[in-house]
Amino acid sequence: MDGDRIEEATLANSPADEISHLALDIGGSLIKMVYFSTGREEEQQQQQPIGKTQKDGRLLNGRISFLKFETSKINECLDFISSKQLRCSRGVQHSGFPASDKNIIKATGGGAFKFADLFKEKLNINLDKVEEMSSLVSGANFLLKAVPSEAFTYVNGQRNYVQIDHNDLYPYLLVNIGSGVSMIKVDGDGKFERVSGTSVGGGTFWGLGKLLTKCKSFDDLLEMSHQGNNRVIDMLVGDIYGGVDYLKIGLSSTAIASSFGKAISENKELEEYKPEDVARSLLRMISNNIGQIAYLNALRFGLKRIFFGGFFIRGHAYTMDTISVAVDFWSKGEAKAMFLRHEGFLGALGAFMNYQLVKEFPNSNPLVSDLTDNGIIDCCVQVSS
Ligand SMILES: Nc1ncnc2c1ncn2[C@@H]1O[C@H](COP(=O)(O)OP(=O)(O)O)[C@@H](O)[C@H]1O
Ligand SMILES: CC(C)(COP(=O)(O)O)[C@@H](O)C(=O)NCCC(=O)O
Repeated sequence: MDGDRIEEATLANSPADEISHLALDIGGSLIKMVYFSTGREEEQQQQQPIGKTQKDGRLLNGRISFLKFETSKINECLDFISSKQLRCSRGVQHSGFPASDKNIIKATGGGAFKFADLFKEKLNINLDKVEEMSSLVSGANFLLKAVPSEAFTYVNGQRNYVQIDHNDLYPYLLVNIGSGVSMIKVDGDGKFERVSGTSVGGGTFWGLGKLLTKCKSFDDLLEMSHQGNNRVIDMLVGDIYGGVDYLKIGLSSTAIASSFGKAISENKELEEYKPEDVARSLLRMISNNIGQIAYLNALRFGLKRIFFGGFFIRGHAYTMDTISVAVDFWSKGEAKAMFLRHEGFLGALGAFMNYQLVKEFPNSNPLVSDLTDNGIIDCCVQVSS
């Protein structure tokens, strides 16, 4: 985590950067940050759109940076913002953004409430709260419409990018797997309803996994799960049915009949299992469960497309595979699980969109890689003259 932060901080501290607008999604586990920075004035003048007057403002080139911190280490986030303050206030004049934006940050997630006083006390910054579900939806809608190849399916270890027809995007189910899980039926821009949720989410995987395997980081837990074999601990249909399928109810002998079920019949202690196998069973149990609940909600509202976001996924092959298989299995191939390249930043991006700055991404494919960690994309924003 520290490594992520430092690497990005170095990039973001480039002297050419002038941060003007910053938005936060302060969740139960992670703080996601999105900020817009411009180059220096002379650099800007060399770039095409700057100074190009539009009817309602002018276009400004810049980049959007994505960064995350652990919520339990919020001081790192405060220090980062504090280190940007001077630059930020110079940038405000420089870029032509209204000076009144200087001490206000758009923020969403529970931490926008929980830490509002801390931001005021330590940084003299007011958090302008943006509702969490609405941020997730505007972040997802924006990405699905503005970023080519944002969404993809994951089948048999293969990513297939989905071209989204803007006129045929709605309705869809957005499943955000953060600490807990929210399921939102999205019918349009600003038109949505949170239809379900479950407390068995990313926090459960990380929390239980940490207790059971003693691993030190989330990435270690994921890596362990990658190495493990869930059949060691999960009770399979074949374990119960003497190695044969139970085809009458559509279950193959290799299907999981009972997650962690073998731990009872084998009467072993935790120490006798490999942590890798425990991590694998846990990941499979939680991903399966979320996939199934998501499918049931899609069925409830007749939705064919389910987009999964949230930092739990982390672009992890086995997680995406399990969720895809669960959706495919329960829907008998009717519904499709889709994933997003900016999976973890939906809320932060949605809060950022609330500034109503972003006009366009100038490149046809501005994303060179996934944003499961930190990163930067070029963009062009419109500011009032
Ligand atoms: N570096 C990390 N540290 C902690 N959790 C992580 C990390 N990377 C991914 N995760 C997973 O992401 C979940 C948090 O997802 P996120 O979308 O940020 O939700 P929240 O808004 O609740 O913080 C964690 O519960 C964990 O499962
Ligand atoms: C309360 C929350 C919206 C907070 O969002 P998060 O920080 O987990 O991303 C989320 O944890 C949630 O939807 N939990 C599930 C609660 C339930 O429906 O049972």
